[in-house]
Amino acid sequence: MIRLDHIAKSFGGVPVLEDVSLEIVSGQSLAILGRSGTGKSVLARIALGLMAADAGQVMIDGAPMSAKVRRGLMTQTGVLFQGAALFDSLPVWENVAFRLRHGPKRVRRRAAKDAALEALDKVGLDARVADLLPSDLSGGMQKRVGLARAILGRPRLLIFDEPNSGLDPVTAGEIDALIRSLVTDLGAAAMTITHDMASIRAIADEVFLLDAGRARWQGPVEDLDGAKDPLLARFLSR
Ligand SMILES: Nc1ncnc2c1ncn2[C@@H]1O[C@H](COP(=O)(O)OP(=O)(O)OP(=O)(O)O)[C@@H](O)[C@H]1O
Repeated sequence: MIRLDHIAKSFGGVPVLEDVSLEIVSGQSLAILGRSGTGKSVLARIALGLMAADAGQVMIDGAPMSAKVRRGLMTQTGVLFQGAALFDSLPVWENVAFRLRHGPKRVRRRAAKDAALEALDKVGLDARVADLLPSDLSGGMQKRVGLARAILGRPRLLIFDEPNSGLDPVTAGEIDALIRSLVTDLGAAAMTITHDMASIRAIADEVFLLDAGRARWQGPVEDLDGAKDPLLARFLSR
């Protein structure tokens, strides 16, 4: 579904990504692991076409990224950023249906609300939550709302940037399990940025350890424990 070939990106002459190649096929869940500031979010933005790479290419369904490909990708992508990034002044259902109400193809209020209720149901929230404001909800419920917004319209690509930040371990585990089941249900390609090894084991099929602008270790999640890489070992021992 998405392939990154030899991506490089610098800021002010300082290289962040030097040579990154990866591929996520539909139905596959890839976790990007790496120390703070290694360029994981930059990589996600380049994958989405929100930031241009200095070198290398992003391919979507075999076609190189272009303005047209990016527009198509936007309608088929669900994103959950750090924090749930909800609009405080809008009720939950309008947050979930935001894309339908404000996108290029506007959907009527009733239909948008129905779509929001269906997405909320998929993330385990009942209709009573729909008319509340985000500030009325717990952190875990807010993440669920963010997930409902991400899966609305059955996207083919899902990007999660630290979906568990700020949650207690039990709630984080519930969100991980939910993410895994949503990705499987949608058959989407998923990229999750996280530092959390428990999360990686729950969510990922494949793991990509980014360090010094390159893949330091890359492989199936089952191979993590046998891996000899010292940096990976430090993540695993946390
Ligand atoms: N638009 C930008 N302009 C200048 N520098 C940037 C920009 N975006 C990112 N950077 C720099 O690129 C580096 C990588 O940032 P990025 O946010 O991708 O790291 P990260 O791995 O996601 O970190 P964290 O785990 O802390 O979220 C940082 O040094 C950051 O300051």
